[in-house]
Amino acid sequence: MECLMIDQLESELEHITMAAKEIVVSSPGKVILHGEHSVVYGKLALAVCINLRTKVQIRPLPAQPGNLKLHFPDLKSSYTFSVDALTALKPQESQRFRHTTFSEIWLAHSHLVAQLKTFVTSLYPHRSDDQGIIAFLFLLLVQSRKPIDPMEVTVTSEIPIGAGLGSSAAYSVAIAGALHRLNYPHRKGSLTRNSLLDQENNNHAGLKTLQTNGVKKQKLEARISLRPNVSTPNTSLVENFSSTAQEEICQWAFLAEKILHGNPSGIDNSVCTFGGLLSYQSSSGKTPLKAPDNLRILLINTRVSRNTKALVERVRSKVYEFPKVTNCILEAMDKVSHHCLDTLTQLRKLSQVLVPLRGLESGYGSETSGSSCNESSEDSDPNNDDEQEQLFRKLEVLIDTNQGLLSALGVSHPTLDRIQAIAGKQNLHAKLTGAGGGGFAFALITPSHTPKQVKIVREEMESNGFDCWETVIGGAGVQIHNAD
Ligand SMILES: Nc1ncnc2c1ncn2[C@@H]1O[C@H](COP(=O)(O)OP(=O)(O)O)[C@@H](O)[C@H]1O
Ligand SMILES: C[C@@](O)(CCOP(=O)(O)O)CC(=O)O
Repeated sequence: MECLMIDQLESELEHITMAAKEIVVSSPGKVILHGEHSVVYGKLALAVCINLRTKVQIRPLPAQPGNLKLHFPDLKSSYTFSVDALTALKPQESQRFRHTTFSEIWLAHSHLVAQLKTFVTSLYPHRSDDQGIIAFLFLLLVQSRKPIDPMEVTVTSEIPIGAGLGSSAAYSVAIAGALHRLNYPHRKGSLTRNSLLDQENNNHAGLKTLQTNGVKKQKLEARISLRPNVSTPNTSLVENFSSTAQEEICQWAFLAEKILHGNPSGIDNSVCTFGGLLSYQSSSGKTPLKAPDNLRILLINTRVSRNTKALVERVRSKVYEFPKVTNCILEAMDKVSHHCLDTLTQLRKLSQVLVPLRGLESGYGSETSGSSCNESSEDSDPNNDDEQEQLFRKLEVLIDTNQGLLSALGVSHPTLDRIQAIAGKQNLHAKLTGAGGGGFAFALITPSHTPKQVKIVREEMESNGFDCWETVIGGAGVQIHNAD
């Protein structure tokens, strides 16, 4: 009882002091290395976040006329709702939500989804297929511990939408994070100073305009920088949420993903919240992992748009119709993920023994160089190199195997087969990532691939109409940008 009163007082105090403060929260996209689809059936999956992010900005608006405005420039859509109309839909008992589980919250309030659809469609009859707005309003009404204030919300993203890089999870996590900040402005996390130059050096990335599904976006294009990784005055302060807050955001984002997808496994919102590399299984949740230093991938965009929900449904129908056949496929996918996990763990141990960054020092990316990434290190142990090469070979076999299994499940696409063939000509191995049916593939770059091979693959992908660039994997999950 006393606890509840303190909570209420704290909430009111926060409400007063948060006035006129802008909130900016971002979340990364992701690549599923192995386990897409099978993870929906309880199998192990591995995912890593990438350096493309979705940003949510919340700005307070004047109390009159009391509107909530939402802008989704990537979707070319905007909404305006009266705060009073939304408040009328807000569940009364929201004060007690913190004390129940998230599945209870979902059970108690899933009917609100239908109410919100009716509400939004009555004002915007041509937007009935936009689940993103419903997910936002659901979180706003259910997550919030206090009255809804007039505000303007803008969502922008570097992640191609509907292509398998987790734009929906990044959206869900970023809105859940921004609303969490709005609810608990005084719960401080840890501050980090992100040096822009450091980021650039770490990322080896530059910005390039990318056209996806008719929407112009910025993509990070691989390029090499041999500048030393030094701190510069060109810095930005970011705040990481506390681990308790991260857990809460992940769960709220899962509910948003339910609205967007119907039956998400939980891997996407987990990796977009916590960042880095993780393994995930619905029975045990996430396990953070350390990525080997030399894990590098090329991202390839088929530019074929597809719908995650429809693909998950397609697999479900197949599983229902041919349970014995599909169980074997799902089981094999589980084994692929386990093998990949073991191999990455061994590579991680080995990469700490091997000379760090020698791949970069060898001039990777200096496009004329035809030397192997291994050649620069004169003092390396040939036994370690052999072991490393064998481990990378295993990763390649697992990629080919899983691409075959995903194809057998019916979620590949002719463009994905072409991508696999183009990569294969230079001995690179590629598979689809995410729900498939088009979207993105990734190809593994190993230390034995020469810069020239990678360059040829990139050029051939581009000349076939596929966007292709090396991405940076790992890094931060959900973050607050206007920390002070
Ligand atoms: N930048 C954004 N702005 C608004 N909504 C977004 C944005 N990014 C993602 N979404 C939401 O996520 C949906 C895409 O989900 P999905 O088809 O699963 O693609 P993905 O594979 O990229 O996650 C969009 O239709 C939209 O509702
Ligand atoms: C197919 C699936 O395994 C991943 C979907 O990823 P994406 O929405 O295509 O980025 C579904 C899920 O895990 O919920």
